[in-house]
Amino acid sequence: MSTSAGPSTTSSSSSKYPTIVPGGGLILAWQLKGKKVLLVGGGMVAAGRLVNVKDADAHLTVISPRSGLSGEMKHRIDTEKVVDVYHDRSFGGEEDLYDAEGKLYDMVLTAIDDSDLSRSICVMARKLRIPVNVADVPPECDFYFGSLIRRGPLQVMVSTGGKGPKIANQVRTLVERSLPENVGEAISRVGVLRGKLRERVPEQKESGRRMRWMIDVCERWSWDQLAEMTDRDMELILAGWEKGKAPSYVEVKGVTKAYAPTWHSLAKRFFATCPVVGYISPWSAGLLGFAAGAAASLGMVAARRPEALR
Ligand SMILES: C[C@@]1(CC(=O)O)c2cc3[nH]c(cc4nc(cc5[nH]c(cc(n2)[C@H]1CCC(=O)O)[C@@](C)(CC(=O)O)[C@@H]5CCC(=O)O)C(CC(=O)O)=C4CCC(=O)O)c(CCC(=O)O)c3CC(=O)O
Ligand SMILES: NC(=O)C1=CN([C@@H]2O[C@H](COP(=O)(O)OP(=O)(O)OC[C@H]3O[C@@H](n4cnc5c(N)ncnc54)[C@H](O)[C@@H]3O)[C@@H](O)[C@H]2O)C=CC1
Repeated sequence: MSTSAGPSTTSSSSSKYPTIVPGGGLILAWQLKGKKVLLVGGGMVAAGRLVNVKDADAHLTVISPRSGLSGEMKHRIDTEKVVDVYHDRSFGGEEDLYDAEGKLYDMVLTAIDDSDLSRSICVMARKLRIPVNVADVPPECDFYFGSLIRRGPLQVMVSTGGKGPKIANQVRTLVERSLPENVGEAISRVGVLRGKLRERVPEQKESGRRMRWMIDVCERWSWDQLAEMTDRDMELILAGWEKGKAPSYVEVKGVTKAYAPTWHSLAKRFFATCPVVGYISPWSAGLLGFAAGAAASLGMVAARRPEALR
């Protein structure tokens, strides 16, 4: 029986479900903590890879002759000491895909200016079933890097599946400009609240209720408000759990405090720019306009004053 989805099979039931669009990559947040990554190369591209994997808490081994290290790589190795194992030499062959304990690396990255060697490292890694990325060579990549935004626990990755890396960079910049400054802090505070909720209500059978309650909190509190949520506020919010209620910001803080301007809200009003086109904030524009108008009026008054009074 054929299951192909042609136009004639588009029924009301199929429109209920997301359309499958083949040809993309699987975008994941790969947990590298406690995993071992091998990076071959020490130029500028290698330095970018280093940041990506160390941001993910990986255990990192670098193989690259010192003579070829970029300034950033030297800094990471010698000053910051974030490279766990550094070999000052060229790649030596398949044995380099095993760590000092004889275990295979969990991931291999190459960023070298030698395409034949890159190709052979890719072949070795694939034979040993280690996921590999050869910078800039799509057929030798089991996964691609993307253009990234990092705000505390928030990570956004833009991928174009290798079609337009510069466009990935441009889309990332656009998204970055539209993100409020405090979104990372809001997420961090929500993370603390979720932890406290799990301590208070650890039972698996409460999972559904826990999730609905957290959804309510996130919908009732703005990101600004979540970013300012103190530990004491959290206790007051959690006190609503037994009543099946997620108290709002006003209920927790009291009306006066809720409407008093916060440092965040004032800074946003005066210094923020329109994220899309980059105009200055309407508040600052208004103030500037008012100041310009006042200055002009003063000038006119001064101009009209009789000579004797000047
Ligand atoms: C497939 C992939 C494999 C991989 O490397 O993982 C790959 C492949 C190739 N890149 C090439 C070129 C450029 N790459 C960049 C920039 C980035 N490239 C990145 C990723 C990827 N690049 C993966 C796909 C990502 C995707 O599309 O979603 C980013 C996102 C992440 C990162 O590398 O960290 C980073 C931006 C980071 C940021 O800004 O945030 C620029 C722009 C610039 O340098 O300013 C140019 C010049 C402009 C241009 O060529 O378009 C070439 C041609 C080489 C040639 O012509 O010789 C190839 C090979 C080919 O296309 O065949
Ligand atoms: N995906 C991306 O965003 C980009 C990727 N690339 C590609 O990435 C690769 C590296 O680029 P860069 O860092 O600019 O190169 P680079 O020329 O600055 O650095 C090459 C590095 O590889 C090391 N190396 C060379 N042979 C080695 C060996 N046998 N064993 C160990 N280390 C060795 C050198 O010591 C040096 O540190 C190039 O192939 C380039 O085409 C370049 C630009 C952007």
